[in-house]
Amino acid sequence: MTSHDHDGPDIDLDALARKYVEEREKRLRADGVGQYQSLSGKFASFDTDPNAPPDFDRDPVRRQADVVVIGGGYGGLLTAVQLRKRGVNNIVILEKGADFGGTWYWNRYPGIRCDVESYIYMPLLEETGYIPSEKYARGAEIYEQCRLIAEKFDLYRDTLFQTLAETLAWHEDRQCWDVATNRGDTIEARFVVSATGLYSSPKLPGIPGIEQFEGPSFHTSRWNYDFTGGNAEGNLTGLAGKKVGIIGTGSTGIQCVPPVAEYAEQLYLFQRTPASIDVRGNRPSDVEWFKSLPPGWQRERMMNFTALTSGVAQDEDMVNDSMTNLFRQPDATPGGRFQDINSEERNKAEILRMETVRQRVDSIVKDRKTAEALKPYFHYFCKRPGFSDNYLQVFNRPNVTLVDTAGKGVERVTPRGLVVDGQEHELDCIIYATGFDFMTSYARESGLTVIGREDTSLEAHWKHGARTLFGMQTRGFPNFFVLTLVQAGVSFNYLHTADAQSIYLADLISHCLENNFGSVEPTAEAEDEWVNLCLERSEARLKFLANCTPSYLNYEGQQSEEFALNSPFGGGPLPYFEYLEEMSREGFASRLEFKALVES
Ligand SMILES: NC(=O)C1=CN([C@@H]2O[C@H](COP(=O)(O)OP(=O)(O)OC[C@H]3O[C@@H](n4cnc5c(N)ncnc54)[C@H](OP(=O)(O)O)[C@@H]3O)[C@@H](O)[C@H]2O)C=CC1
Repeated sequence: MTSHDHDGPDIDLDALARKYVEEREKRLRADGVGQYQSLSGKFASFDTDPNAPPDFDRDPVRRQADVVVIGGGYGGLLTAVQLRKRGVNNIVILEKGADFGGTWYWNRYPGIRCDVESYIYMPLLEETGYIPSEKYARGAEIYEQCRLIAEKFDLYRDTLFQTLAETLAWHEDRQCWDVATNRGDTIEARFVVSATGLYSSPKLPGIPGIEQFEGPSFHTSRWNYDFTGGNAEGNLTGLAGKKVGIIGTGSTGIQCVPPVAEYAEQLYLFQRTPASIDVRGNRPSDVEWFKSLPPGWQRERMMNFTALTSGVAQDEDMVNDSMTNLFRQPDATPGGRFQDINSEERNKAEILRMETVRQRVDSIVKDRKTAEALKPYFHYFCKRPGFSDNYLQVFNRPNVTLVDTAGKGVERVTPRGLVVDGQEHELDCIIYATGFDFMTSYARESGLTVIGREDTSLEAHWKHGARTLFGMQTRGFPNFFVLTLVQAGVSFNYLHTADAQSIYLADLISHCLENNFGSVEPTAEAEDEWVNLCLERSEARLKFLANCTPSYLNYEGQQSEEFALNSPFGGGPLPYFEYLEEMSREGFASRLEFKALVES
């Protein structure tokens, strides 16, 4: 069978399907998600915050709050803003970093940008009047916008920085959570919102010898500018005369490789799986156009992007970029059939797109062997697609060497460098662009111990996978909300999901406060119903991912009940948003169990 009957290149689809399987099998490992190690124990030094005053100290705080929000990234910020808008002002925000920003606080590596359009990614643009400078904003700009939101909504006064929430314990008699932190704080909170982020737990590869390397080495989310010199804009003068190794070619790797290549004497990029690198097409914002947008434009644009990228045909493609392009191909959305992740149309559209991606490698990279090694052989959406107009070009530089590990990964770290296929590559510095734990274990990723109504820990309650209502609430843990993508409707634009979730939970919390409810939690029936719906609706996605190359999106190729339960809501983001809106509209009259406030 060939793709001859379609526009585009003539492809032997059977041969390609065999190649996809072959490449996938090379990468399957028995240890799956267990192959990685966290930045703790003997790797704790990797977790040092390069941006925080190391000698920070303060007296422990003891106080009462209506709401404790854990995390000062966009999820926490949006939650606090929505609560403020509803007049809920007695809030405490706990944040590990020394400022707001979350992901954008921690990730300051050179070249960092958001891969989602800034006009739909950066929230509250209409309220703050902020105009992003480019279609795809730099990390530093997004970080500054987080700080701007915090200032505008007066959140700094309520925030304890460089503070880690450690344990939460529910007290049914007092209808409150006791929140304890690593700085000895005790906060009695009626409600707790955990917004600890999607990428808050960096991981190192499971290769022996990491601690033996004698030169500097760091994870991209803790970039060591003392060593490299410069900043996220580049100017990495400290790398002059240095041999640098980067491990990882995900979204982070492809962004930090070009600036490192520009300044290092020699860059060795250690690749396990090539990324798909599509056209970026960044450009400065058209300020006149931006100022002409009518009220309500941002949510309309977010909705247009989310609908289109979840397979719901739209009359107009407002964002109009490489991501949305795939979904608006004429034969991709007939009658909305593209919604089915396993449909033939979608399969073909993805194959054709990947072929274009491979052809792009050939058109840019001059050395044939390197070009071959840089070609991805998996379905376009098996991994988060990458976009760059300067990554592939670095392989034409004489000071850049691609060390292709043919799917096996780096073997070993020695005191002097990295070993692949028995050969040692001597290095002055190793940079780990090896990603983050993602939707595996809430307890590990958040670092929190949460003890609910029956003295049960959330870790035990979710031992075999999450059990929630709308991914946000769980029975036995009253007045506790989680913002993640687990069992939630996911948009490629995470901020759209976070926006909908923060509105839901702020509506619900203010509903409880106004009506003197002491606690709220899902009914057992509602939780079961949601979990079953999640399992049922995730079947198509799991079937698709089962044939994908291993990555954090498919539990590194492992199949388990836990993976199914820790997946996003397979019904898609639009029905999910509708569920949440319906709950607010109907005054939270179903699915939840309220208890009256007890007099203290
Ligand atoms: N919005 C944005 O612009 C950005 C978003 N992000 C988000 O963060 C997510 C994570 O991205 P990222 O930080 O790149 O992490 P990823 O998990 O996507 O990539 C990790 C990389 O490390 C490689 N790796 C792991 N172990 C080894 C090993 N033993 N030897 C060699 N290579 C190894 C992986 O190879 P393999 O592929 O074989 O597993 C992969 O290339 C993204 O998917 C995205 O959602 C990140 C950056 C920018």
